[in-house]
Amino acid sequence: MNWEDETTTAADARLVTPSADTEDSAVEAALRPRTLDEFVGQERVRQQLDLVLRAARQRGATADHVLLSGAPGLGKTTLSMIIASEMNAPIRITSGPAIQHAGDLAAILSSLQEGEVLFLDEIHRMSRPAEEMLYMAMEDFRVDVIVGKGPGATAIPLELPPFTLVGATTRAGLLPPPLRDRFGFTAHMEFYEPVELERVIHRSAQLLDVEIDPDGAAEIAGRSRGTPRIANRLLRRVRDYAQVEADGRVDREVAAAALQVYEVDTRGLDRLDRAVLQALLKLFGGGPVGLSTLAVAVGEERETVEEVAEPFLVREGLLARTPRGRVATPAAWAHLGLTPPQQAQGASGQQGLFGT
Ligand SMILES: Nc1ncnc2c1ncn2[C@@H]1O[C@H](COP(=O)(O)OP(=O)(O)OP(=O)(O)O)[C@@H](O)[C@H]1O
Repeated sequence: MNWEDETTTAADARLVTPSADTEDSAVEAALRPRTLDEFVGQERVRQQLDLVLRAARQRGATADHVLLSGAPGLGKTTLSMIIASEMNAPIRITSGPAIQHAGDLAAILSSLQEGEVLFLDEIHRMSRPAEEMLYMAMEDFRVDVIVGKGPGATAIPLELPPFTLVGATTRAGLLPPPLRDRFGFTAHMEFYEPVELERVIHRSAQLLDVEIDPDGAAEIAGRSRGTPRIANRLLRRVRDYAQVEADGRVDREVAAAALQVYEVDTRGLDRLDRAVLQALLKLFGGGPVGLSTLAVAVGEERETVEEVAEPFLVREGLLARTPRGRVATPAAWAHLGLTPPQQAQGASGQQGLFGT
């Protein structure tokens, strides 16, 4: 764990944040699917990966390098572990930010065993020199270790055993093309459908020894923002409620009551998301309104509104970012049970009314 992991921000403290918190890290190991068959959803990725791995096994070769891209909590770490276990290979886990110098990477690479899987999370955040060292390691299984400094420095080539790099990134577009091109297989992971999350929830409930009926699982799945990590986290909170306030069993009523206590609504919006929408609708008639003005209205930092609340609101089609500012969609009015005011429908008279 690095320092970055230990820093808890207001955004991380949310129940619906897709990044892992300390409790997640402790519980997730127990909930991770161990084989491709157990891995729920992502049908195409699973099918393609299955072919890649089976072919490599048949040839008795090390699997090609794999790039996994997708939002946090969709199962990239889980898939990397599955790749290792399907290849019957050990796995080493590190991350881009942990590799500050090329030497850090050289130390890891030179200690890999033949066939080992190296999982490099947040690969887009690696330093430039390390990235360049990785090009050669991926392609030729070789690194040049620089000994000495200045004009007397010499590069000593070091042979590496064949290994499989599994890179994970939330931003595939940020990877330099030479790095992207060196992956034999790239998988883009999508958000999960509610029915898939229901399967994740049933599976986790069984492992956690929680009794849950299909309606209870559906209620949690609908509020999980398409993300297994959030589904598992909400399940744990619902379990607490069921244990303390009910008879331990989770049905639709118990799940809904529990998630109301935690302020996660039927679409998975939490207090911050709703505060942003409410300000946009009630104070600014649905917009357009500038981001800074909106942030002041909800008493949050501009960055918090932009990076924490907005992406999900935009994805859900509740808010649009326009050159003139933030605008609520008809779905936002409907979700909060409000009627758009007359003048909001004529729009043009309101242009530029609220600052940027
Ligand atoms: N397809 C899936 N089926 C069942 N459980 C899943 C699936 N994908 C993810 N999970 C569960 O969700 C949790 C988070 O998954 P994981 O740590 O692999 O996500 P990630 O994409 O690596 O996230 P990050 O980018 O934050 O590292 C794990 O506990 C795992 O059990």
